Amino acid sequence: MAIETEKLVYVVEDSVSSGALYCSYLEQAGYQTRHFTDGHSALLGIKEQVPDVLLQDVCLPDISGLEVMRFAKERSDIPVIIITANSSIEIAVDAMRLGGFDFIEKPFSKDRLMTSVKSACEQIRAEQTKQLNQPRSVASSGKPKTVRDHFVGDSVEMASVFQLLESAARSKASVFVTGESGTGKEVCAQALHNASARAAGPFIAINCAAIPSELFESEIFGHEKGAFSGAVSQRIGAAEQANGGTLFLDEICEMDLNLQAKLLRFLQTASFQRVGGQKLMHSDIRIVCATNRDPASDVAEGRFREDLYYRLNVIPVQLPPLRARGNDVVVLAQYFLREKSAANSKHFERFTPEAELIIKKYSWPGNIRELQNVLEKIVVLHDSDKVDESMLSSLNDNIIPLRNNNTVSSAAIDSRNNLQSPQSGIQGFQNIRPLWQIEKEAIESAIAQCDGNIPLAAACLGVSASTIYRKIKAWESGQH
Ligand SMILES: Nc1ncnc2c1ncn2[C@@H]1O[C@H](COP(=O)(O)OP(=O)(O)OP(=O)(O)O)[C@@H](O)[C@H]1O
Repeated sequence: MAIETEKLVYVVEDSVSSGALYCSYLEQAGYQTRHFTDGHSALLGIKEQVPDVLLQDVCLPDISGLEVMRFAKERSDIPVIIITANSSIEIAVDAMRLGGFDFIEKPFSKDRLMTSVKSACEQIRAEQTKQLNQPRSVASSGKPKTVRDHFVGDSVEMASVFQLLESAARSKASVFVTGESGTGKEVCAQALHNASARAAGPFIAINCAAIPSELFESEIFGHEKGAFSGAVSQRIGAAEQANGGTLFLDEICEMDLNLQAKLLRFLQTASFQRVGGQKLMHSDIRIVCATNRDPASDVAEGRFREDLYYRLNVIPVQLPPLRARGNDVVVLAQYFLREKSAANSKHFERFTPEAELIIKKYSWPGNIRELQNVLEKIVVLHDSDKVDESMLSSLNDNIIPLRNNNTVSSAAIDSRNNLQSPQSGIQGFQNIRPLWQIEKEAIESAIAQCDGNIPLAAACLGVSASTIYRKIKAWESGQH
C-alpha cells in the first residue's frame, strides 16, 4: 500500500473538468498527481520529472498523444495508460503496440480508472522485485526468466514471436494468438503469463468450443444460487477467478454472438455481474485469446464482432506451423524423445540420419502435438537406443512429403484439384470413400472406445478436444 500511495501520476487531458476529476479520484486513493491540458506542457513536465505512471488522452490539442508517450518512454520505461474516445480507438491500439500499458475508453467509471492505475503500480513493483532478485536467480538458474524458457526451439522464424511476447509481457494489452492446431497457442499464453508481472496471479484457461452455449455466461461470469434450474449453489466464474492474472480464451471464434457482446462490455468496463446477480463485480485481468481459424474472415462473415476483434487483437501473435520453423522440428523431436524415454524408462538417445530426414521432410499437419504423439508411440512400442526409418513408417504411409520446407508437392496439389466431389464418385474408383467419412468413423469409434470421454478420445487420436467438438458441431449442422 505504502508504495502505491507514494506514486506520482501525470494526467494529460485537455478537458479541464475531466482532468480535475481523474486527479481527485487518484488523490483520494493517496496518489500524487499533476494535470496537463496540452502536449507541450506535458513534455516540459516530463523533462522536469518523469512520473511513475502516465495517464493520457491520445487526442491532444497541439501534438499527438503518441509523441508524449514516446518522449516519456525514451526517458524511462514507465507504464502509460491511454485514454481514448470510441472514435480514436485505432490510435489507442497503435499506442498499445508501441508499448502502452493499458487503454480505457471514455466514458469510464472511477473503478475502471483505479483498477488500471493500481495494476500499473503492481507492474512497477513486480519489475523492481525482479531487478532486486535477478542476481540471485541468475546464479541459481543460470539465466533470468523470459518467454523463451517455456518454449523448446529457437528458430529465426520464432525469434519475432518471442520479441513480440516479451514486449507484450510488460503491458496489460490483450493478445490474440493465431496458428494451426497444435502449434503451441496455449503454451504461448502460459509463457506470456509467466513472464509478466502477473505471474504470481492465476492463469485460467477456458476452451470456448467445449462449453455448451447455454452455460457459457455462467462459466465466464459465474452465477448466483438459484439463477437458473440447476444452479444449486453460487459459482465463481473464470473472469473472477482470473483476477490479478490472465484469462486465456481458447477457440474464441466459437463464442456465441450474444456472449461476445457481454465480453466486449466486460473489456470496456472491467466490470460484470454474475448470472442472476445484482452486484457489479470488478476484475483486473489480461485477456489472451486464440484460434486456429482466420478471425478476420469470421469478422467479414459476421460470425465474430468487429469491435470485439479490435479490442482483443491489440497485440496479434501469429505462430508459424512446425513445418515452417526450420530446424526446430529436429530440436523438438530430440527434446520429446528424451522426455518420453525418461518417462517410460527406455534408453532412446538419438535418430538415425535417415529417420532425421523423414522428420524434416514430413509436413506435420498436426504440428507439435502430432510430433509429440508420434515419438511417444515409438518410445512405448520399441526398445532401442535410436529411432530408425522403420519406426517412422506410419508417417510415410500417411503423408504428402514436402519438396522444400513449406510447400506441398505440386503433383499432390494437382491431383487434389482434379478430383470431383467425393459424393459423385469417379468411375472405376467407387471403393474410395470420402476422407471426411473415414475421419468421422475414426472419431466416433475412438469416442465409443473411450466410453464417451471426448478429451481422452482426442488424446488417443492426437488432436485437441476442441478439434473434436468443432467437428461434431459441423456434422450436426450438416457440414463436413
Ligand atoms: N515450443 C514448444 N515446446 C515444447 N512443447 C510444446 C511447444 N509448443 C507446443 N508444445 C506442446 O504441444 C502440445 C500442443 O500445444 P498447445 O496445446 O499449446 O497447442 P494449440 O495450438 O493450443 O492447439 P489447439 O489449437 O489444438 O488447441 C502441448 O502438449 C504442448 O505442451
